[in-house]
Amino acid sequence: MSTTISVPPQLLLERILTLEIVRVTERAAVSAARLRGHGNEKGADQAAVDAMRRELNKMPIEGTVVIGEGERDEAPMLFIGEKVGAGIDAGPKVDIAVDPLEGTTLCAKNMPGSIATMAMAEGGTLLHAPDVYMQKIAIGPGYDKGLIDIDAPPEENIRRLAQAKDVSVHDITVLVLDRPRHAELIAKIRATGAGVQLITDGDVAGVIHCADPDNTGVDIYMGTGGAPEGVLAAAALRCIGGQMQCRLLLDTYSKRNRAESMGIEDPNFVYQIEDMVKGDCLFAATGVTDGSLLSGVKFRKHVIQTETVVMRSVTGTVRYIKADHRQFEKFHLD
Ligand SMILES: O=P(O)(O)OC[C@H]1O[C@](O)(COP(=O)(O)O)[C@@H](O)[C@@H]1O
Repeated sequence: MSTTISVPPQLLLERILTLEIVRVTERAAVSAARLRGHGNEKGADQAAVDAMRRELNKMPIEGTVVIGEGERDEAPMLFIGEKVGAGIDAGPKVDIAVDPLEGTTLCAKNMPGSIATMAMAEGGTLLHAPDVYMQKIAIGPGYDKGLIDIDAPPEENIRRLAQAKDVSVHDITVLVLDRPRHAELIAKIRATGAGVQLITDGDVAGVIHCADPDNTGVDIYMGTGGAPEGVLAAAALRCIGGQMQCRLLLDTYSKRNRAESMGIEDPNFVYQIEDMVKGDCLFAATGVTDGSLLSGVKFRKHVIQTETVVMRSVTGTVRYIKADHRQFEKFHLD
């Protein structure tokens, strides 16, 4: 899979940062994994946040968190606007999107699919979005631009996708978050004859699954999830290819006000990937619990094992990094 998006040279990130962000998600994943199955969502999230913040603050960057967590669910945060990195003049000005523990419930219950994830882009190029809900639709690479339309009925998007793939609608699988708010959407999808794959949490990985339907069996993502997760998923698709359209759900005056203060003028704007991630970007995710995208952290005798996927948009390179961490006491101490 590759991307054809061209980026002006001034918006290119130094490629050495690719490995640096792997360290960040690895540390967050290991810290959260120590609390897998403890039923303590906030504790696991806090552990991931603290580890991620520590690692980010070692990086040679002048970073601003533009996608953080906490406004919506009061989880411990790397808050929107927080400055991270080794400091002023330490390196390039970058925008950072984080979800230190994506799938807090999955981790607390030790269920498949929780990850530690982040994206980085040149300063001013990532969408500054409030922590509200976002309507999303996504497919993988290789289709004509505009094939999907967030405003078209689900039946229409499924029909168009089936036609483009030259398969029956019965062969299409739609990934949807299992939520009461999606009952009507799910009924409409099933009425077409297409299949629905439900996930209990974790729609960053959910959207990424659309990029590789031959291996994941997922053709399209539909539904409403978190806006931070939407921007992170857009960063991943910017690297691996695909199409995504999103709309923030700004259904109250205070949400619209908050969005406006972040520079969002049109509350109904439909964001394409390039509107959410304008320049070169890096994306990384490390498995916390085992999942279909990544293996979870393994605590072995004298070694901690992690698996991370890291992507760079300007080259479209996708690396899977399996790491053995031998000085594991460092995960506690630094
Ligand atoms: O659980 P809600 O409120 O429906 O929100 C959906 C969002 O929650 C998640 O499933 C998990 O998010 P958390 O890790 O913050 O719990 C996301 O992947 C998704 O975008």
